[in-house]
Amino acid sequence: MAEELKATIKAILGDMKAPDGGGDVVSRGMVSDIFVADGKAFFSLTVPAKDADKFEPFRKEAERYIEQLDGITKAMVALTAEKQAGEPASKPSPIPAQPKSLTAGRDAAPRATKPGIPNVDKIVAVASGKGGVGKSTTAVNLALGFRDLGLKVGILDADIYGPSIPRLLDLKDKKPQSAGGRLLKPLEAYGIKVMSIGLLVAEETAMVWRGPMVVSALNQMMREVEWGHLDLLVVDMPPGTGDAQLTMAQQVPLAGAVIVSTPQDLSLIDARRGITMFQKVDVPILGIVENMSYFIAPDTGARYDIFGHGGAEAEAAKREVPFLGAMPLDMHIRVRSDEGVPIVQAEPDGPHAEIYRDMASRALAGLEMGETSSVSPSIVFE
Ligand SMILES: Nc1ncnc2c1ncn2[C@@H]1O[C@H](COP(=O)(O)OP(=O)(O)OP(=O)(O)O)[C@@H](O)[C@H]1O
Repeated sequence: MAEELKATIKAILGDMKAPDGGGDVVSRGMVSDIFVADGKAFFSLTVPAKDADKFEPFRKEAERYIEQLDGITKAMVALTAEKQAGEPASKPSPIPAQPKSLTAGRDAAPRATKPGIPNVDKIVAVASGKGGVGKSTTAVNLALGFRDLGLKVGILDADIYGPSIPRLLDLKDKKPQSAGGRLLKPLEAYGIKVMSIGLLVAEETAMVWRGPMVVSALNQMMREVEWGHLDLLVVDMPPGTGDAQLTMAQQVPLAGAVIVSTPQDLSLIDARRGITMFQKVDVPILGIVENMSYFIAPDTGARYDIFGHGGAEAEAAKREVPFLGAMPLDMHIRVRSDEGVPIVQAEPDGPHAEIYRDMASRALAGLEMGETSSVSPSIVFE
């Protein structure tokens, strides 16, 4: 059934007139693998960056046609723009009317070829070179830290290999509702808007996705969710530096990335790969977080550097990227996470919440929003 549908979709695309006047998109190899599951069809169209606008109506039309097929309830087609080899890096376009704090500096160039999300000022990835280092725990607590700094925050769980944000925010059994048309209402927890790939697609299904499919789904999730105005959208990335992660780093309009590592050598080697991956695609590294950095014995208060504390800080210095801070290994953090109330929410006056807020404000400084955030941060449009 899925194979037949894929063939039909290809035939439909092959018959559609390409808006740039070239041959059809199928024979030009612009269509990624088509993935059909649960009545949903996903794929991406890789188009030259300069023609992305021209292809937008084509994308929508393709979705409309595909959604009319028996056996398909929803089509998700994403445009991905690929820079040609030798093509100059996108020039920061003259955009004098743009808000200064949101477009100035490093991220202006890479974002120019990637359409942003309406109403979402900045997208920040939280990533790790390997799994299990506490990336999701860091992502939710940082998001709450940003909230405490006065920002309007959303979190998007893009960890296809193990979406854990719904569990961490006690939203496991909730389903996002339709907001009319194609739009979905995000869920909400502790004052932040939440969407997770795990709320939409069965985990086993997403596991087998390749990079372009993840990006298709992700782009769709970012754009077809009624986020409202957000200062920051935190994206919890899948761990690792493989195909899916690279494609995401390349194609999601990221303003910056936070890398989470433990102090162990092995984790640091992977963190290094993560830094290189983002740097290669011109996404600024906002900093490294050293998680499970040390352990304070609850009975004696003695400190133990179980994994050899300090590795991430040294690595940050070596790579000339900011160090955002060290989070101890602490039972409270895990217990609160398991309860669905992250530590920043559960113990706002405790030492961990303070460290997370401190990390959030350092990351914010890296985003060049610092000057508007010192008292009661709000994004100022000039
Ligand atoms: N600083 C910490 N102290 C104690 N436990 C922690 C800390 N950080 C994370 N944990 C615990 O470690 C486990 C893994 O954390 P988490 O799910 O955030 O990692 P991850 O890197 O996102 O993993 P995955 O790669 O599986 O998505 C969880 O049980 C979490 O509660």
